[in-house]
Amino acid sequence: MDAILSIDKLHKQYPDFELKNLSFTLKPGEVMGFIGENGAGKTTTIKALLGLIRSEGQIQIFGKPADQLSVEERGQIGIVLDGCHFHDQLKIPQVDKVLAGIYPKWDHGQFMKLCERFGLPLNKTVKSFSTGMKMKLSIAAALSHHARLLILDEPTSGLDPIVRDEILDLFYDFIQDETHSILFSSHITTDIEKIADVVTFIHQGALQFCLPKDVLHDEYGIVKGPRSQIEKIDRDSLLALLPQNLTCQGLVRNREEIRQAYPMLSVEPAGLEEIMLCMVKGERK
Ligand SMILES: Nc1ncnc2c1ncn2[C@@H]1O[C@H](COP(=O)(O)OP(=O)(O)OP(=O)(O)O)[C@@H](O)[C@H]1O
Repeated sequence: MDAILSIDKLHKQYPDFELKNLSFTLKPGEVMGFIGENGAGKTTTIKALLGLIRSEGQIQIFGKPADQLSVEERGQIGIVLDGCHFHDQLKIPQVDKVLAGIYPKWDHGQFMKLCERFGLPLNKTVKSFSTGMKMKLSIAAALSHHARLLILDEPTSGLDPIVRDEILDLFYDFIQDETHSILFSSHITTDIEKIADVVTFIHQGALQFCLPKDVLHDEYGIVKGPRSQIEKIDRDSLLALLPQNLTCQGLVRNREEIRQAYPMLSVEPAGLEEIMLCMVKGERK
């Protein structure tokens, strides 16, 4: 199956930050959760792959170099970036008109339906919208031009759990067409756990892993116990070690094997938050 999005050795240098030759592939029908600590380089990656900043490396979208996409192909990318990018003085009917002029396949009916579903007022300017309302407007727009690929930078931040859940349902509906894909950056690991098929984790501009969520869920584990015991785990299995008061927490890639080999240690499944915490704050093995 051809990738809908692939990046190969994506590199960007800022004075105090380097995106270090990032490579990953997103297939049709997949949702990729893109995670990393503040400043890890998620927005930089997204901006680079949308051509909003200069970068080095290969970026292919719909099987073509990203800078060679036609207007129609560009219109098949739905984008939600951090913050709201609509003019403050516009009201929803005007936003509708502006976007109809930009996207060849703009769907007025779908946009109005989503605005109504999100409870967005038609008679108020964007300026008066709350953070959550602005985010809902951006999401309604991204879902209203028959996109095949959604690129979403923190689309659920600023939203309450009920609206987040509703939006995740919309993304879930979007992905039911197996030619559609989503790249979804977020700090809200529970959202990623709910919706992602694949998790890509970057730390300080470098790729740590790009793995199916099921592998993380079924195989990774958190080991708790005295440091002296955890340090005996072989280097191939133990990915990171996080001292905690008198005990220690270790991240392992093969939970069941470790459970059998070290019956005196507590070994539990690892959530995404624990994985991130161990890999960012822990000692790397
Ligand atoms: N235009 C710029 N000039 C210089 N440095 C920049 C620029 N844009 C981003 N950076 C730096 O690049 C690094 C990565 O920033 P980026 O916004 O990609 O991180 P992030 O993972 O999206 O973080 P967050 O989760 O906080 O949004 C940061 O250290 C930031 O200061």
